[in-house]
Amino acid sequence: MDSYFKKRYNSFRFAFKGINSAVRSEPHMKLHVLSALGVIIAGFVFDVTKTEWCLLAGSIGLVITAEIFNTAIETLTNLVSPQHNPLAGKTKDLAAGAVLVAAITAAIIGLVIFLPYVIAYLQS
Ligand SMILES: Nc1ncnc2c1ncn2[C@@H]1O[C@H](COP(=O)(O)OP(=O)(O)OP(=O)(O)O)[C@@H](O)[C@H]1O
Repeated sequence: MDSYFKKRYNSFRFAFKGINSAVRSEPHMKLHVLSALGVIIAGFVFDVTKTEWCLLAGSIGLVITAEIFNTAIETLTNLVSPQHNPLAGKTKDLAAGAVLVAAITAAIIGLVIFLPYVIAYLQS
């Protein structure tokens, strides 16, 4: 039983190590984390509803998850194909495309949620 909890503890430790490594090494990841902080602050400032918090949390999670997968795919591609290879390029472009789709989705959700609050604030 002891070793069961130790294994679970280590799994969490390795997962946090992965998140930490992505935040430290990826400039885009830093940008995503900063944007997420901005969104959280804006959420408190405009006192958004519970449903809106859920949508914002989902959007933040989606983008950060996509960026971590992108980093993992880039790292593996560099390991498997350090030399130029069209398939390696295509793999990286697909992973980057997934991040872009996630980021555009999050931006649309952010606009739909915050725009009415900003307009109401400017009109008040
Ligand atoms: N081994 C390779 N073979 C062919 N094309 C590659 C290879 N490595 C990278 N490329 C091409 O160059 C682009 C940029 O590669 P890079 O390794 O800088 O990835 P990146 O997605 O820009 O990384 P980062 O997000 O860290 O800036 C890729 O999207 C891909 O089109």
